[in-house]
Amino acid sequence: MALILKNAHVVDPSVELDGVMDVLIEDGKIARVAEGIEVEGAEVRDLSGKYLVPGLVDMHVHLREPGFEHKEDIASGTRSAAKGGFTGVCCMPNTDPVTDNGVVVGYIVARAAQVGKCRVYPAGAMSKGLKGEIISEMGDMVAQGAVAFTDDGRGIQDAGMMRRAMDYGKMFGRVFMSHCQDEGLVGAGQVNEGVVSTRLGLLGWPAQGEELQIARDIMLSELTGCAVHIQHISTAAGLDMVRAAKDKGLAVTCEVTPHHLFLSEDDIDSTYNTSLKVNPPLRTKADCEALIEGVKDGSIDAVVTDHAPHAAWEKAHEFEYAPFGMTGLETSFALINTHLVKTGQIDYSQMVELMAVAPREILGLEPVKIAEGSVADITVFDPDAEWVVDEAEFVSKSKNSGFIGAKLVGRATDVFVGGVATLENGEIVE
Ligand SMILES: NC(=O)N[C@@H](CC(=O)O)C(=O)O
Ligand SMILES: [Zn+2]
Ligand SMILES: [Zn+2]
Repeated sequence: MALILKNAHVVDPSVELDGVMDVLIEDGKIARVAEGIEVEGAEVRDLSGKYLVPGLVDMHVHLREPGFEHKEDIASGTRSAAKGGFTGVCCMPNTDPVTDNGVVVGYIVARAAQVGKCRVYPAGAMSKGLKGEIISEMGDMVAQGAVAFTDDGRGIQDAGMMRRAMDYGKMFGRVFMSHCQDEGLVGAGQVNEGVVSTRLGLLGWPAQGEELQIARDIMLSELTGCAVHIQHISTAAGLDMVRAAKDKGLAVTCEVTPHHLFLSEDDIDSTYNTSLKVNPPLRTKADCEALIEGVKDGSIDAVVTDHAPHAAWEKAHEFEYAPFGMTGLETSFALINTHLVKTGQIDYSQMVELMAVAPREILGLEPVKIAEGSVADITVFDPDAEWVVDEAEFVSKSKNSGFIGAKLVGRATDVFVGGVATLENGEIVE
């Protein structure tokens, strides 16, 4: 059936759209974008005052299935994504069993098709068991639908092994996403190494522990010709290395999380809130400012959440023993809207680049455009909705957000995946 989305402010930089317009959806695709569309018998939804953009994609999410369903599963994680305004997520392979072969990738794809509230693009491990020793079954995983390779949660420690994985894997034309952490240097580091680690008496996780591998992987991208994407970048100097790589014309991209943009080590105080324990750690205010500059000038390609759910009982430990990670799917858009768009630092075109266009490009997915013929993956949001982050409202199974209590502006109201509504007036469509 035909559906007309009326009077929304449509923003899509990939087709230079920025104005109030109607969008006609037929058979899961966008059939027309114009003013004043009328079609006999079509369902009409008035979206006056809302924005309509290409469906947001979060290219760094932990859905935890198979293996850690007490933290999250494909059903709950994709519902959390829909609630946050996403039409697709790329899920990380640190599952149990590890997503390092075609059978596990095939399981995730099949399960997502059954219970998913958004598209799920699995990332396969680079190494078997995330051990950094033996190359995973990359071709097998690509055949089953893997869109990228990463050992996220860890990084391959040996440069020669990383080089071989890239040399082998590049024939599949998929991006290598790198979690940059030199384990020798980082050791049991808990928080950014500096004043705060000293004051709180916690082991330091130095910036250089990340930057060493950013430098290494940029060099390996140059050596092998393999595309590299730096995950959850957190330091000013690391970002400068990515800038230099881009200036050189290398196939290097990077992503940042809202928590590395808007929270710093200073937020970890004597309450030792374990939700603020993340990998890489929250850095200095100066790093946050440098990362925001990177978002503004385009040297950071994508905003991701690194949605890393953990059960309350797992986080309810001494800081040292709590696992790393915070959730993010349900606050990401609103945080970017509140802190970057509403403050005039970026506009909605840039936001769409960061949260919809670039993630698809980096993962080699079919582009989504608000234009005739495109698949109708669409996010609609109210740019002015005011709300307070309340853990009781989270759809995710886990509540380990670092933003509980934050006053935010902007919320997804409607989401369509292939023309089918997954979120309507802010409620998940069952
Ligand atoms: N980011 C985190 O703090 N944790 C992630 C792992 C990861 O993204 O490296 C997790 O799987 O919990
Ligand atoms: Zn990681
Ligand atoms: Zn991660």
